[in-house]
Amino acid sequence: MKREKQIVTIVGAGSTRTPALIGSLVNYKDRFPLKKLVLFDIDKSRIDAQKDYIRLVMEKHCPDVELFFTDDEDKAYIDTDYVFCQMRAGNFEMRNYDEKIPLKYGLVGQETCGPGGFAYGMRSIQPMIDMVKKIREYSKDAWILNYTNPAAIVAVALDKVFPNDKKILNICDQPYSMIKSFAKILEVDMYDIEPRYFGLNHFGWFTKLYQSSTGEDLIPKLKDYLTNHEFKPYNAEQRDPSWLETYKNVNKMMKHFPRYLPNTYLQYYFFPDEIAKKSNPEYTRADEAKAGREKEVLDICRQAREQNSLEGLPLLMGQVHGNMMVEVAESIAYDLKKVFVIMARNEDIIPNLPKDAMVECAGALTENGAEPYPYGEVETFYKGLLENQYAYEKLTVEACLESNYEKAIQALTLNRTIVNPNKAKSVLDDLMEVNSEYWILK
Ligand SMILES: NC(=O)c1ccc[n+]([C@@H]2O[C@H](COP(=O)([O-])OP(=O)(O)OC[C@H]3O[C@@H](n4cnc5c(N)ncnc54)[C@H](O)[C@@H]3O)[C@@H](O)[C@H]2O)c1
Ligand SMILES: O=P(O)(O)OC[C@H]1O[C@H](O[C@H]2[C@H](O)[C@@H](O)[C@@H](O)O[C@@H]2CO)[C@H](O)[C@@H](O)[C@@H]1O
Ligand SMILES: [Mn+2]
Repeated sequence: MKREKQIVTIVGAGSTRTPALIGSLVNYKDRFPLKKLVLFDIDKSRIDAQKDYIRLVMEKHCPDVELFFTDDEDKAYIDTDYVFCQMRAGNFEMRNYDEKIPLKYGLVGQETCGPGGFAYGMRSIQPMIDMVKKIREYSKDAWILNYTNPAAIVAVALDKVFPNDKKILNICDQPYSMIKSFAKILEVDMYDIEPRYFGLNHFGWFTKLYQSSTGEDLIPKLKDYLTNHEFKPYNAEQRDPSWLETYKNVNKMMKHFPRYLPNTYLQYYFFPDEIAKKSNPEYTRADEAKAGREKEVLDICRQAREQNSLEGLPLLMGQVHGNMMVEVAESIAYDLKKVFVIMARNEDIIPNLPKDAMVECAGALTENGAEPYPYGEVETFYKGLLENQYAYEKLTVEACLESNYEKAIQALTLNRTIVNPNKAKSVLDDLMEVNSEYWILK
């Protein structure tokens, strides 16, 4: 059956992940055909840097698709069907502070976890609320597929502000990326694996990995492998050193807690002191990503602009970020009911956790959006961890929406990477100073 063509708007299109996302759209052009692609970013210079490369790629592979670049939010969402959102409020300049300021206090310096994730969450909430309002002015029925981090905090905030909007889906590509890595280890097709998972975003565990073709749960085999071998991502050869270290820590976490397979991000909550001590306060992941992905992509785009052709240049191809986003949209658009790890309001998915938590779990994506699979009660250890982390998330959102300093200190003290209220205060005061353009607390 011929598939209806879609209009897609990318928000935060100046991200250097965009060319690879375009690569995924090209790759999937028959499965998720486009009528129009809108690339929107508030920073025109970020779009301009990549515009010619993107235009040339689209002209070559999808010449019938209308392409529209804009920095005007009133033009970005007109009659759109899918919004792929990947904005970073404050860009890499602010990511740099998120990662480096906590290290001054011996705390984890990470963009989505700990004090850095808190500061980033506080920056993301308001622009994300503004974005949803703007989208609904122009496209009442558009699906909003959100990647913007910290997705855990953004998801709670959007659910609080827009509780009845059924077309907002928050997603993370880390479970997808881990499944891809598991599949490589087990020598099976990643699309033949159907996961079961519970937790919060960047704070969860795989409990089952069913092989659809045989019905076998592959978790025992994988646990056996990870007991004896270092865990490496599927694309270890292309990964920066900090990511390889992150994957290795899954082996360490499993030594202590072998029950389930942990998401890599749990390393920051189980080993905060070791990780902070090992970090270089002068060179964090932001520097690594800038020197790696950002430089590589911007160099290719500059060459395309200078020669006005793609000659000698690669088609940047999304392996995870882009592929997952397009597969998610495809499953919704054509009611494919494919199973992903998604975020959803808990209600009764995990009956012994708060109903209003935005849990991460397996679910089918249908034309009505996510249909999360009920998980059941979680055991005491996990319940304790999750309630604590959710209390941190909820207080962060409240601190932001109410400009409430006391709630911010409470949130940071609850965060397992901080714990000490004196440290919470010191790091909060520093973060507040550099973020004054984005958020204030009283
Ligand atoms: N959920 C996930 O698993 C996942 C995976 C990868 C990336 N991400 C997130 O995707 C986003 C992009 O990451 P990046 O490292 O490529 O970022 P980046 O800093 O390279 O690019 C982000 C872009 O967003 C733009 N922007 C900022 N505020 C905006 C607004 N209000 N409206 C429109 N555009 C705006 C910036 O100008 C910039 O060009 C981040 O939030 C990142 O954390 C999430
Ligand atoms: O440090 P970065 O900017 O390279 O990546 C941070 C993100 O990491 C996870 O996602 C992906 C990433 O998008 C992709 O490019 C690739 O490197 O694989 C990662 C997953 O292994 C994470 O899920 C995101 O939330 C982070 O933003
Ligand atoms: Mn993520």
